[in-house]
Amino acid sequence: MSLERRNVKEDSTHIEMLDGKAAAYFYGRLFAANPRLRAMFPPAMDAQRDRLFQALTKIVSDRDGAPARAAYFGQLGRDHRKYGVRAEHYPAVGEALVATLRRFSGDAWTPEAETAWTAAYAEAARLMTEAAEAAAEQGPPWWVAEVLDHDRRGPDLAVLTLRPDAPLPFAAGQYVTVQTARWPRVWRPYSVANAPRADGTVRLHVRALPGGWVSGALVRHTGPGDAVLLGPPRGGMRLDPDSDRPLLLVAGGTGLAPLKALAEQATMSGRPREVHLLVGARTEADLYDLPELRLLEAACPTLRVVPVLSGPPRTGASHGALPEALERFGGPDDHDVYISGPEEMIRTVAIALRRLGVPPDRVHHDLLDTGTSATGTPTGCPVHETAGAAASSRAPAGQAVPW
Ligand SMILES: NC(=O)C1=CN([C@@H]2O[C@H](COP(=O)(O)OP(=O)(O)OC[C@H]3O[C@@H](n4cnc5c(N)ncnc54)[C@H](O)[C@@H]3O)[C@@H](O)[C@H]2O)C=CC1
Repeated sequence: MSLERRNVKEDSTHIEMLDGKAAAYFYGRLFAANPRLRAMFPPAMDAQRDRLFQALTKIVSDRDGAPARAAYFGQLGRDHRKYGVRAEHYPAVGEALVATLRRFSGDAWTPEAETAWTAAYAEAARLMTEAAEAAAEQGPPWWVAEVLDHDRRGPDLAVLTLRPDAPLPFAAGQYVTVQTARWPRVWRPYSVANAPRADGTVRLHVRALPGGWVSGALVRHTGPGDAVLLGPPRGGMRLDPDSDRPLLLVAGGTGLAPLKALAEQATMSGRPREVHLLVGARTEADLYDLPELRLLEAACPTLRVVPVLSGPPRTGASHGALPEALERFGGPDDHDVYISGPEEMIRTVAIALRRLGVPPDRVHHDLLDTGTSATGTPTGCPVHETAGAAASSRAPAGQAVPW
């Protein structure tokens, strides 16, 4: 480890112990010196502190070396395009950052530390700027999409069909971020619930969360003819094109969205794969997409859809928790497995799969984007592009709001 990086790492230990005062100071100073930057941020700044410190941690992280930092800050730079961030904004942020560290590091702040932090920030800013410039040559920072259909499937759940104003290239299993007119500058990730279609439309499964700004707006205050913004597709929870193993897809709630896209792709391709889709829900009423899944099943001889109810039993549905249903499924060890749903469910299902002898490299889920493995241990992988999807309530590392 270089002297410079050791210096920033020692300081970061100090930073982690600070409360929200440092973040408040950072943003106060940034906006006081550069009032126009305030317009890039959402009205409420509550979530900013965690994201700022997450990014700071990545600046000092040496565990995975330069390639991991390049991947993280490259993705961050690409994501920041949709906020209107440009190269000339970076020095202002760097100045506010160093001023904050100087103010809050006490005696630990030395001229060497300042040099080290300045160099580390410059590296991060360069990686972000270069990645943003490269991405600008490939596509727009966002797409405007018209809502074609808004299908309310429950008091807090809607399936939206959107038509982007220009082709939106994505792979089954990926997610997009969404902004609504009601909440300017607030982006939330949702998985695309279909494989790419000839008409270019995308579907989203949205559950309105208590206090959820974007999810509430999409479920309750959006209708046909409205427009939303979509950020560039992201995430690596895709099918392995070289694998012809059968697929086991384990979905909980609206975590169904990316797995339905994978099921469509796997069964509709020229070389259809055998697919078992376990759909976990509490009650029959929560099986919000079952009629469509049955239609898909009828059209695809290699697809089998198995509802698994954790609440009251129902005819034609398996009963119990998803890990128990896996035990009954029998022999998933020769499958490629994809899991999507609440974080705790992903963890318990991943543990059950390990018990059943499924090799970990055949198990794909979306927790790696948040830097946590399914068994709760840190993965050390800041932006893991081989297993990424999105959740209505969780934003993958460092990509929801600027800085
Ligand atoms: N909307 C989207 O595009 C996507 C959403 N997600 C995530 O999927 C989740 C869906 O939430 P809800 O629809 O409210 O689902 P939910 O909380 O109602 O759970 C649905 C089902 O998942 C299973 N489950 C839940 N917790 C479990 C646990 N601890 N152990 C075992 N099984 C469990 C049960 O079968 C339950 O009936 C959210 O966390 C969301 O962030 C993930 C990917 C995409």
